Amino acid sequence: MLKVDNVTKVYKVGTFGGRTMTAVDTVSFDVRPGEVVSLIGESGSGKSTIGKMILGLTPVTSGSITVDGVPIQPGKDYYRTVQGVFQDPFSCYNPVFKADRVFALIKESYYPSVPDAEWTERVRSAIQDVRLNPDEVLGKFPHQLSGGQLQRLLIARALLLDLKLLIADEITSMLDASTRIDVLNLLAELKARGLGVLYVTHDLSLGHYLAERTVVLRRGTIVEMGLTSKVFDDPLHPYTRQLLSAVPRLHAPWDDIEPPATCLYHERGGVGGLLEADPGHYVACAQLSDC
Ligand SMILES: Nc1ncnc2c1ncn2[C@@H]1O[C@H](COP(=O)(O)OP(=O)(O)OP(=O)(O)O)[C@@H](O)[C@H]1O
Repeated sequence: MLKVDNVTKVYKVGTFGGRTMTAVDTVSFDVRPGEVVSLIGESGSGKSTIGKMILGLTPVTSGSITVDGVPIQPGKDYYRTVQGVFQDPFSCYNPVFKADRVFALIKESYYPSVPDAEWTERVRSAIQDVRLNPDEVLGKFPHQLSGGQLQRLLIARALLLDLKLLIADEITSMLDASTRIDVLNLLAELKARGLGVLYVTHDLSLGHYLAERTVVLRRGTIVEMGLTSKVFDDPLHPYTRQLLSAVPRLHAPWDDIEPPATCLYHERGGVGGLLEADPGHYVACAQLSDC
């Protein structure tokens, strides 16, 4: 369904955009229907940039992104099937609109011909699907709702569209532990309905809990990807190993990875910079500084 093919993103930075910065470098992966793929990597590795490109919020510099074989075309038809939910739910709402107005806007934009009574029923059902009581949330402004309630309303909003793909970018990082599990379980239900989810996170345990496949990003490039069980149980790249064993190390800087003297994968080649080490388990050259 979603195919990210050799995608690169170069930002213009510096005064008057005189310099460039490659945030994402020839990245390829896909997300299939009914599958959660988690995109993990440290801060600044390019995860959100990938999410934004898929959502059409920032243009791709080179490469292509397609959904069901069609190049993305940001617009009403695209956003009917592809939506994003972000870290800070408060920023996704207009503070002067009550929740019911938010849902009315979806009807105006996407389903103007649906009768009002039917729409009301659909909205109430979507809100109940995310385990909220419509009578308790619909008449409220965003500041009268909790972060967890707002996050669930965003998911309910997505459920009202004919959604195929959800980009969930750090959606649980502002939630407490029990609400976090609720939201994760909601995502699991979405996937059971056939939705594809790209779950962007730097919380490895959450990615492990939810995702069939994991993509590990480092400085804009994929260093390892494959079945979550393979990546977590048999990490091949030193960076993945470092991520998985990350515990607070006050004395050692994060970038202190010892490249191995010889690279197991480099000499053996590989497609797109990644070698298929096991079926469906890809790894980049481990000689980090040289490749
Ligand atoms: N609009 C922009 N203009 C210039 N540089 C940007 C822009 N957006 C992001 N960057 C840079 O691109 C790199 C990747 O940023 P991105 O937000 O995609 O990383 P991330 O992995 O999502 O990080 P985090 O986990 O902290 O959200 C960073 O170095 C960031 O400073």
